[in-house]
Amino acid sequence: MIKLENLSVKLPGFAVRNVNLQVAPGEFFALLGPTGAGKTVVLESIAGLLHITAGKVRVAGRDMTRLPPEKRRIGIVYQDYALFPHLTVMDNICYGLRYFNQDTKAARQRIGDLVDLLGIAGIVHRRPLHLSGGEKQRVCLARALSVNPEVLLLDEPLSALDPNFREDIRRLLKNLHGELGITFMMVTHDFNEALYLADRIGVMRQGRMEQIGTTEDVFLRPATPFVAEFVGMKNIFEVALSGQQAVFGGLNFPMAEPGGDKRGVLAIRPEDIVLQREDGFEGGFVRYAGVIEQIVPAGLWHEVSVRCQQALFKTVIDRKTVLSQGYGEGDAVFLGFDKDAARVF
Ligand SMILES: Nc1ncnc2c1ncn2[C@@H]1O[C@H](COP(=O)(O)OP(=O)(O)OP(=O)(O)O)[C@@H](O)[C@H]1O
Repeated sequence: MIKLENLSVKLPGFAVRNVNLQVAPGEFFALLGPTGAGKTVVLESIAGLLHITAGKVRVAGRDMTRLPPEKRRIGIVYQDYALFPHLTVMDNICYGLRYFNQDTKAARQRIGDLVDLLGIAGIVHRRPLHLSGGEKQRVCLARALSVNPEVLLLDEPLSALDPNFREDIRRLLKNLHGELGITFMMVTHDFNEALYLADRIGVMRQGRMEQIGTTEDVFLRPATPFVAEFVGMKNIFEVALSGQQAVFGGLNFPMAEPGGDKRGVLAIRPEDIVLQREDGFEGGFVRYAGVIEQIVPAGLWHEVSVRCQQALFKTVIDRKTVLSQGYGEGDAVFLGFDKDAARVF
């Protein structure tokens, strides 16, 4: 449905380079990456709001690269609402109809349905000023969907909302996507949001696409150390590969296949690490002896740092286990993890 072919956009001081991406009809695709990676630039290029320097944007097989925004049938929703304060909610929602040349009876009927679907029938005569963040975002969704778009682009639609509304709108987005069956593409910083909503994910870094895959793929099998760190693999060690061993900080990690003689990176997620008083790990587990260096309580979980030789591992252990085991700083422990949970790049 959305196809980007070598998309390049040059801006003063920043460039998006050679982005290739295909989003299937009806798919929910999330674009992730740190601040300034170029996610919004990609979204605005698809919407026709930025000039594309090279490459192509196709939507539903049609070349949109040089089409003005109003000819693209693409809706866009921003985090900061951008509603007109002097217009009523209904006039805000209908504003796009004129812009897109779609002010027809059928469109007004569709908007009636949307207003019901989004649960905002009670506020259509109000002005945006005193609406809650959640209500404003519902109005923005109605406005973007009023023109019956083929694609809905969402630029961090949840990030300005307080946590209660965020949950609400997150669920609403999931239902809307299921109900409308159109293609959604959403920019977010938040991996959990993407895990909940998206079928597939693209991770951007410095204007380039670093990895595209299913949410599970990116989460469990990050392709680069950057993505590994981004998706929360907080244990990232530089390793020297020697035959089937990855050597780091005085420890050996046995690899499934020889890695050749070079340097690499080993990454493992804190929640994949288990602590025990005794070395009772099953086969297939890699285990190291270590000493607890720090315990930081964090609600139901404690962040426990364990030094094994020169390597410092970050783990998260549930509070109950920490208490029942009586773990304290300075305690000798064994740390283990399933070999398959670690990634070596
Ligand atoms: N219209 C523009 N003109 C010039 N520079 C721009 C324009 N839009 C974005 N940029 C620059 O492009 C870079 C990438 O911005 P972009 O907003 O795409 O990042 P992002 O990945 O969406 O980040 P964030 O998560 O903070 O929103 C930034 O350095 C930004 O200042």
